[in-house]
Amino acid sequence: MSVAATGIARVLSIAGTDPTGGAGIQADLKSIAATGGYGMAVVTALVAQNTHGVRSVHVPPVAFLAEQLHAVSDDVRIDAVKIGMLADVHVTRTVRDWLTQVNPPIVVLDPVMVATSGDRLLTQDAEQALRELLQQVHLVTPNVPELAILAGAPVATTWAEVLRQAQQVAGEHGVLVLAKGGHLAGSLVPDALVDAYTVREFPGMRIDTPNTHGTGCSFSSAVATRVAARTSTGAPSLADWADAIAEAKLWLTESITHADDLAVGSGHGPIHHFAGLWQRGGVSTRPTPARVAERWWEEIRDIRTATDDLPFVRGLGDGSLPREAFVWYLAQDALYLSEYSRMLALASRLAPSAAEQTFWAASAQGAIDTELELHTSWIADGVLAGVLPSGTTTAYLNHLVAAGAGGDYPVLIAALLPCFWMYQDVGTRLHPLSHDAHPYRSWLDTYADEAFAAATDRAIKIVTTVAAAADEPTRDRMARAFRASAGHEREFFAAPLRG
Ligand SMILES: Nc1ncnc2c1ncn2[C@@H]1O[C@H](COP(=O)(O)OP(=O)(O)O)[C@@H](O)[C@H]1O
Ligand SMILES: Cc1ncc(COP(=O)(O)OP(=O)(O)O)c(N)n1
Repeated sequence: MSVAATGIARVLSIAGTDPTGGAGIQADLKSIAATGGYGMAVVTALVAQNTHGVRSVHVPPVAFLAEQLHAVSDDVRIDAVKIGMLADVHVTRTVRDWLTQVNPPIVVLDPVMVATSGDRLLTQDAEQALRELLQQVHLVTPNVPELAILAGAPVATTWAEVLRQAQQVAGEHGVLVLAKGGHLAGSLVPDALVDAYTVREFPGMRIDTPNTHGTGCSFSSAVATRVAARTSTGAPSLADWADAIAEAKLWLTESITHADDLAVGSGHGPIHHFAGLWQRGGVSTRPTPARVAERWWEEIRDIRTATDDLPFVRGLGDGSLPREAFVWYLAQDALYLSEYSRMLALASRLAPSAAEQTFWAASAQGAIDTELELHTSWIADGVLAGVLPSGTTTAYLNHLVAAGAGGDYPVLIAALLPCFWMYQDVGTRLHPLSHDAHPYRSWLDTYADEAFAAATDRAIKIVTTVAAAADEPTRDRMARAFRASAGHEREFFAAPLRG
């Protein structure tokens, strides 16, 4: 499957390790993930290092390196390769042979030679092998000292000199060069995409921090990921490379800006690869609709238990409820339902899809038709005309009207849900107590009705699906509106016998 199909580039890092996670393959995987790719990793060398420097290097047999490389390429379509530490000439040649066989569409080489700490990560006799590897590479990303070695020139001290050396390397090896100015003195940290004829600059201001360990690894991985993401077929154009570098540099700058937020090590710490992502996306996982339903229902357990224990509910079940109390309740319910149906109609108006719009509209009609029919059969003509809403009824309706006032669909439907759910729940449990001679049989039959159960299921599904997809603050507001309505439901059942 192509990148175009998934939007996610499969990027392989071939590099050494950093057990503190700031540089090398660990930094590569974080950078690939942070910039939207799927990261894979083949280890060239195991490096005992921390934020102060390198202690020792262990290079596993190259036959095993080749096995790792082929294990990946035999199975996975690789959209881009990022190469970092190559350690020695044997590793460099093994990687070159694999590149020749597999011919990945995008190859970015960070020619890691000497860490900023001054420790060598490539033996000197491998420098020529690295130059030869450039034939298989599309973009090479040297820092100032590495560029000098590739160019066979003294280390540049000015940006103009850096650009000259980069153009020389690009011309000699037919490769694009991303020249980096991080090692130059001064407040500016320019980078440039250079080919034999052109230079595109990416200006930058130096961020005042000691925590820049692994910037080169991270930058090259991000560029490889972004260029693969924008190149679904064929080779990337120069413009694709330039756009990818601009995107990667924006991300890198943000990650360096927040490097000091981390407290990793006492030397030169890592950059904060996920600073922007965490800030904008948060770290919480979205719940499923079923989980939302489970949690909300559990969160009103106290209200449900208190409702079941109300004398009104017990009296409804065993038929001992005085008739006047029941009629008073029905009159209040009739007043409530006429306004509740308007709020259901408002939910229908605000609904984002035809399916939800239809559901709420049908529920609005159902609230008037079915419910009022039931009330008419219990309440004598004209009785309702003189009844005013009680304080409890008014409080519940005010809550619903407030929930819908701002046109906030998620909050409104969360507030509407307990009237379905709690009624259905109470009705289902009272229904078995119904019998032919039960004084409140028709009421009990209505709320244990299958059609009402189906409507309740659908309402739960709609509301919890909206909640699951919402951001955290919205989900919290929905949960609060739901619980508040549940509390009003309990009060509504309590009011007739409160006296
Ligand atoms: N202090 C800093 N502030 C802003 N950008 C930086 C800083 N240090 C490095 N960079 C950027 O990080 C990238 C890699 O930096 P550089 O130090 O040149 O390479 P390397 O990490 O390979 O030695 C470059 O884009 C450079 O501009
Ligand atoms: C295993 C490994 N690879 C590369 C480096 C050097 O990383 P780089 O991004 O060039 O960062 P600094 O040298 O600036 O830390 C490394 N240390 N380890």
